[in-house]
Amino acid sequence: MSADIIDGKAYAAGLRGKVAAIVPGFRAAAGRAPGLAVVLVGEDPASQVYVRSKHKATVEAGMESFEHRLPDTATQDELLALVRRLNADDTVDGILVQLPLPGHLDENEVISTIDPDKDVDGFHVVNAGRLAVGQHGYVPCTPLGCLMLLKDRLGDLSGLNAVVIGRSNIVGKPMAQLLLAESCTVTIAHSRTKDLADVVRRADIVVAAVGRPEMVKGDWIKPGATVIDVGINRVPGAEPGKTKLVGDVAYAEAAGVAGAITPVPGGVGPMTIAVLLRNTLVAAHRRAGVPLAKDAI
Ligand SMILES: Nc1nc(=O)c2c([nH]1)NC[C@@H]1CN(c3ccc(C(=O)N[C@@H](CCC(=O)O)C(=O)O)cc3)C=[N+]21
Repeated sequence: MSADIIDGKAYAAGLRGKVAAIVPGFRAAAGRAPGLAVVLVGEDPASQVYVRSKHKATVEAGMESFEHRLPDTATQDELLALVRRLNADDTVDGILVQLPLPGHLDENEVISTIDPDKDVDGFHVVNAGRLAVGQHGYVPCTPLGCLMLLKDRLGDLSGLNAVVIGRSNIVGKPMAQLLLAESCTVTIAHSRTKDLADVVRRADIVVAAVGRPEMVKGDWIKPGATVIDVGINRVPGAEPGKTKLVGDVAYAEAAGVAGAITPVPGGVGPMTIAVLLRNTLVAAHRRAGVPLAKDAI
């Protein structure tokens, strides 16, 4: 093992601390706390865990957390009515509808109904468009968290070869946009990419976001490269009946070659929630007309 371990958990704790330090000034200026509304439809156990940790982190940062739970029998109209109510509620700065939704609900229509200026997930097409053309908006939390870790590690990214594996709207595409905006030479690879190993071997930066356990092998990694592993895959553990989390990168192999690598867990995952708080804080300032210094957060 030669790679430095990028401690996303520690970086995320620092970011949450920065958010918490800015909240009192906002409260004083606006006369209220920043507010995040989280909507959970159904009883999916993994989603319940995520929603609980978002709630805890929001409250710990001094912000208001509004939780809305709908049964998995909820109709599209009921969900849209709730989103519209949250759009109209001035105490709500950010709205997050936990995905995936139960199969009978139309995610696209739900996301399109969220006010883009409250879309702290950055999933609305207006925010995807703003990112693509370089306007201020909201950037999806996971890729923005990855970019923060990369800039913290490498400083200026300009001219570096970056390969993003995965083309989802939530991670791959916005990650590529962010790296392009940092003047990287960006390749988006995916399940149909030919000679993926050779493509990855040219990369100074590898962001793996495909959702396949340990798919990226150690001998694909250019020596000294920075590897960001977005994958969170639950696989059978050493003991029968137990499970463990692994990323999309074969960690032990890659850590022998890379310059730096994020672990799973404790890498990108904790950044997602910290950036959600950061986006909510930014939304609160913009909506209330309270200035926030550009480099404050
Ligand atoms: N509208 C919406 N926005 C989201 O941002 C969103 C979502 N829906 N649906 C589900 C995914 C997943 N997600 C994670 C958040 C934190 C960790 C996290 O903190 N992971 C820890 C612990 C993992 C564990 O122990 O289970 C880690 O990687 O170290 C992971 C995954 C946000 N998501």
